[in-house]
Amino acid sequence: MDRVATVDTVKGLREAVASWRGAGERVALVPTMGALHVGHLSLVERARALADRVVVSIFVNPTQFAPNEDFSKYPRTLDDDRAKLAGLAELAYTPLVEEMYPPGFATTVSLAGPAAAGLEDAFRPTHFAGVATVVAKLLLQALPDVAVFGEKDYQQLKVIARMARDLDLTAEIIGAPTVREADGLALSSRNRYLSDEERALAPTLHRTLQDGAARLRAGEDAGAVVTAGEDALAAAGFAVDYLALRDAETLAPVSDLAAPARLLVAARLGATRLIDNIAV
Ligand SMILES: Nc1ncnc2c1ncn2[C@@H]1O[C@H](COP(=O)(O)OP(=O)(O)OP(=O)(O)O)[C@@H](O)[C@H]1O
Ligand SMILES: CC(C)(CO)[C@@H](O)C(=O)[O-]
Ligand code: BAL
Repeated sequence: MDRVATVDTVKGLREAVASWRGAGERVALVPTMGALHVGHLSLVERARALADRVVVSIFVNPTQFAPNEDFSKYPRTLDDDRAKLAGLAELAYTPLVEEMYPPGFATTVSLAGPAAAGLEDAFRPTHFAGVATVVAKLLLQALPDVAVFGEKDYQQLKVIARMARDLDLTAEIIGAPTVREADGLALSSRNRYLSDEERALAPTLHRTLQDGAARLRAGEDAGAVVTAGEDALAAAGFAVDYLALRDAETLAPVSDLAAPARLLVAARLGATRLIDNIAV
């Protein structure tokens, strides 16, 4: 089976990108942690439409996982991933941890402001510093014209867009829509952790968001909608971390639809934590 060409050093990545740039070509980067699914491939397709050359990074970034999280059991399927990318991307960038974080590494991007406050940050307080640091490094290593991220990780997308503006990173940050299973469950590498019983319950997450968005659009009070959604999720067997209405751009808390808003959720089914969101 064909495999996408792969480099695992900053030097190799820079050489490939420099040769494309020298030929006047536009370059797109799609950062991932691997275990690629159709959601990731939709980002690659979007990147393909925006650039001549597409680089997909595959790196399970240790600094965005807390010690109690699933870093060691996170799926690693590099050979499969390289096969999936054959013919879709020009290059996979697969650095080892020592390439990204050599001995003595001591710099972290720290975040302030509404995009990084609350929601995921309340439950994973070290997460976005790890994400922002590794994404800043990837953007500086590859120097792409555009970088594509999924709306499934909506807060992550907004944190990265803010960081890129604040640090004058030159890549344009593009968000792409969430790809779902037929029953509405957002594709995620972590769905494979679900038991059959949990998998059958999981689409309730998206249905609750759809129902909440419909009620909000119908003029129902945001507090009542959130409480009803939390109750519906708890009744279906979820432990809810948050269900919250936020400004779609800044992610500041809102209680009405005066400006475009986003309803975001994180909830656990057994040991698996799922996130999702919907435009309101
Ligand atoms: N269902 C999806 N539709 C569109 N983009 C997605 C989807 N799932 C993930 N992405 C995007 O793919 C990129 C890489 O994400 P990542 O490798 O973490 O995959 P994941 O499936 O979200 O895994 P997990 O959340 O379990 O870590 C991110 O920009 C993420 O938002
Ligand atoms: C953006 C990212 C690749 C950074 O490690 C990761 O958080 C992800 O897969 O969403
Ligand atoms: N998809 C975001 C990466 C993470 O959960 O660590």
